[in-house]
Amino acid sequence: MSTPVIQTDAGQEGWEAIVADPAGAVISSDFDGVLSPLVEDPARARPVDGALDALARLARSVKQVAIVTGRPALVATELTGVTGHAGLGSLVVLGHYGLERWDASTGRVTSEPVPEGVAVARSRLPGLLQEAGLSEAFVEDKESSLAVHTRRLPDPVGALERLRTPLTELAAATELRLEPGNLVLELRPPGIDKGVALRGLIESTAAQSVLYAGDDLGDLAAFRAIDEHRKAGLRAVLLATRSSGATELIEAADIVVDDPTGVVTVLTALSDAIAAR
Ligand SMILES: O=P(O)(O)OC[C@H]1O[C@H](O[C@H]2O[C@H](CO)[C@@H](O)[C@H](O)[C@H]2O)[C@H](O)[C@@H](O)[C@@H]1O
Repeated sequence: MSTPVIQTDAGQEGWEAIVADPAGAVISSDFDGVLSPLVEDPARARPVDGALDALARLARSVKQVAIVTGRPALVATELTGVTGHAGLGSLVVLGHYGLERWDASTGRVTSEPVPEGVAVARSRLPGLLQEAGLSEAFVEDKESSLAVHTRRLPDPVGALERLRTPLTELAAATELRLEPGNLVLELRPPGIDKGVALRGLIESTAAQSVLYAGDDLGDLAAFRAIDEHRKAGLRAVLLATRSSGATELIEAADIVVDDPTGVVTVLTALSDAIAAR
């Protein structure tokens, strides 16, 4: 399989560094929109064919493979089906934007405490949605955070805009942070994001190189954290899918693919290149 189109010199250097020294590399990916296509019902998201096998093949030679997601870690492990998947015995899932960590080697989750503001926001949310005339919006209660989805409403974009101000106010009142995503606005604890998660992963593994794949606004923090580490010598590949149409992320990427199937193609090309070195 041929090398994908790498649009930047930094990305090319990152690719070559991973291939030359896979034992120093971390391969990390978001779930929704990257390993799984976006679907109407979040409970029905599943990885595309070949995604887990592509990660498992890389896991044979790299330092660490990780999934970094806004989903709770155990929800992500269930939806991805990674538990017991051949070759993924050392996988790490950083859930809730890094608030939680699941290790395949132990099957255990470690977690930070949930701030009280989440319970307050949970109790106020139904009234807020009713006042906005959007009681039908789907609230995904993730225990440590609350995601308000508009994908299944008649005017998803208009509904999202109507909710932005009241949810921003609710976030401020409950000392939470409002995270925008693809037809979703999420109230989540402050002090965590995928940038913090990536920094922790890079530092704890002493990674020399990293590939990170994302699709949505929440992945920008990961891209920025990796960019900062690049200044200190880290080699990296930033891979984006067009699933969420997040222009800023797509423009910052070294490799852009249309969808999760494209991600599988890139990951497979990377392990082919490692095997051929
Ligand atoms: O950063 P992520 O791990 O990608 O989390 C972002 C949100 O992902 C999920 O929502 C997105 O995927 C859903 C299933 O395909 C889709 O219905 C929704 O419109 C997308 O925004 C997840 O359900 C949310 O909790 C995350 O905030």
